[in-house]
Amino acid sequence: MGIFSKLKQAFAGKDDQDRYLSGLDKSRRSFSQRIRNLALNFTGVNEEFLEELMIVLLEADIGIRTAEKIIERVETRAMDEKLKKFDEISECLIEVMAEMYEEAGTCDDHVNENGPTVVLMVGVNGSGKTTTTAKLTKLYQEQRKKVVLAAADTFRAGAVDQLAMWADRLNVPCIKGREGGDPSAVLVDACRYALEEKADYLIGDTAGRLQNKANLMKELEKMKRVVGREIDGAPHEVWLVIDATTGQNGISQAQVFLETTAVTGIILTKLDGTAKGGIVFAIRDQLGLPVKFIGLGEHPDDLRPFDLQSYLYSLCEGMLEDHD
Ligand SMILES: Nc1nc2c(ncn2[C@@H]2O[C@H](COP(=O)(O)OP(=O)(O)OP(=O)(O)O)[C@@H](O)[C@H]2O)c(=O)[nH]1
Repeated sequence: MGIFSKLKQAFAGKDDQDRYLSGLDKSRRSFSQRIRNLALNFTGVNEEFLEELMIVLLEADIGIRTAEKIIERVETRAMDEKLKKFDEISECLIEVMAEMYEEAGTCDDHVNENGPTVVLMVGVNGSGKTTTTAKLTKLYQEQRKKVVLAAADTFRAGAVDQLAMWADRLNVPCIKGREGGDPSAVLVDACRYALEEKADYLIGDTAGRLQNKANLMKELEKMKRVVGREIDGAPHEVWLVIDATTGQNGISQAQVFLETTAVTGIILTKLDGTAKGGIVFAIRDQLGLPVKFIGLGEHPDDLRPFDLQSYLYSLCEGMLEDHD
């Protein structure tokens, strides 16, 4: 059975089919269509074809480094296995993309078995941190977990109110400080509250100032230090939120965070708002971190755990037209 059929079969058994398909609609239309257009002038895996394929990969924001590796492998495999038909090359392309993502390794969740799991949300302003914190809360609530929120973005006017409003809607407690106050103090209060209430998760929404790397580092380090003092092993997760629509620029900004603090996973938001869904590969390769969750829309339940098979199927479905 070819990889298309395998993906289709696996996808049929997944829970989030509609969300994945609609969230990746723009990317699918663009990527699959462009790949299929390559069939029009296809005469074999030659220099011209590989150049055109490279352009399609770059247009999908896969990133130059990853795109070059993909091209190299597709070329080698096509030669070794004497692939001649366009469909065979398409299958080979998907196979290589899947392998490249998987080879980068997986990363286990870090769950605190002895008390609240502390998650810090970091990332630049506007990347979707606050909304994602709310969506994550909803996801954990669906798993019957008890969540406490900490509005540790005391820097941006309105951020505390924004999170508090979500907390109200979702009916979870939200520990707040005053605007301009010390975010670490908010986190300490929140840790104590979460322990007292025997919460399963404490999610801290932090500020995303990037103007000064040294300050950002100092602030993040302080936050990590104080939560570690309150709860063993905290923070258990530090998730970096990246806006998919910002492309390579978003990845460069993300790199600044990686240089300042130990991040354990990526949350990629607004994937529904871009046709360049290949950014998942660039992130995996350039940042060396797994994508944990993806944002596929503005509704509270549009944050889904990242699943490679669902993602690949939803990105490439148009290429399968002639397959069952
Ligand atoms: N379409 C879409 N919109 C999203 C997604 N995630 C977040 N947004 C929107 O992005 C905008 C910014 O989100 P916020 O959560 O306010 O961003 P933020 O990072 O908290 O911003 P700061 O508080 O300034 O750091 C909001 O309008 C959200 O509704 C997503 O997955 N898809």
